[in-house]
Amino acid sequence: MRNVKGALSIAGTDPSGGAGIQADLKTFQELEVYGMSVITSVVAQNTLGVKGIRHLEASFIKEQLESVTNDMPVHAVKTGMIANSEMIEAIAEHLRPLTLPLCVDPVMIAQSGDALVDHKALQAMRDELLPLATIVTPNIPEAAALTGRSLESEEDRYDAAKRIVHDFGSSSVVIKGGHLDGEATDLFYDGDTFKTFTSPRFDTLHTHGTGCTYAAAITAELAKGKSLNEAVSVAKTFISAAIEHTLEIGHGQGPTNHWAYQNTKRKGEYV
Ligand SMILES: Nc1ncnc2c1ncn2[C@@H]1O[C@H](COP(=O)(O)OP(=O)(O)O)[C@@H](O)[C@H]1O
Ligand SMILES: Cc1ncc(COP(=O)(O)OP(=O)(O)O)c(N)n1
Repeated sequence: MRNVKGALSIAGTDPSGGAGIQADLKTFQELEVYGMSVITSVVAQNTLGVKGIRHLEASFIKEQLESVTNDMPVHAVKTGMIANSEMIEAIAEHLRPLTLPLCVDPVMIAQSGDALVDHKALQAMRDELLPLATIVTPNIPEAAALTGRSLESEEDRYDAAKRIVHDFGSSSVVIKGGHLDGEATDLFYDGDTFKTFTSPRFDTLHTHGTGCTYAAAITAELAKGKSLNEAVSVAKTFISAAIEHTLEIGHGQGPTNHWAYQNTKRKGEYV
């Protein structure tokens, strides 16, 4: 068997291609990692919002997980949209003995404002999934929901990061700064030291799936055996290029450009 690095995304679908499983697989491929996927919910959505959701049964999610992990080379896992506590418990039960690098993207609300998970899922996320996480990647509203505290100031963000690691058990956290003003600065904490990752803020409406893409890039790099610091650094560069070189498609908040990173890397500039 060739030395192939594989990453598994456990998430919902986005037929418009910009978020969810579809964004994850594109990102894995662009970072030269073999992508695999387990679907939690089938979502009818596009750049204008969510029209409908059909959840798969937790038992069938477990069957999908067994199909992949019993056969394929999985070196890192990402969780995205997981809509309810039954799903979270089934996924955590399967992942716990595997002890694989795990990136938890605590998806709760779509950019359109549509809720993607139920309120019981939040407690299950804290109790079952965060203790297994190598890294968790909340945006500002998600970090506030997880900690039950508002994140108004920089100090609040530092406190929230410490709480997520020391109280909820995640090995590390990056609180993403897309919802802030000014530069796009993300706050990383590994239980010992803080580090910020900053890029210019690009003036664009098209940020559908930024969080999904960013977390998938972290997962791909972890699958390759990179350190947390290296993985977050690559993911930041990846998502910044994907936003800067937006495709301007869709009639609402369009997707990011998943090939911008490699295009820029290959040619020194985006052409
Ligand atoms: N307009 C923007 N310009 C540059 N980077 C951005 C912009 N919006 C978000 N980002 C970056 O994209 C990544 C995803 O963050 P964010 O959008 O906050 O997550 P989510 O999509 O989960 O809400 C982070 O690295 C963030 O700093
Ligand atoms: C299936 C699915 N998962 C996640 C999302 C969230 O994507 P988006 O709405 O663009 O928000 P961020 O990824 O930017 O947090 C989704 N819409 N669908």
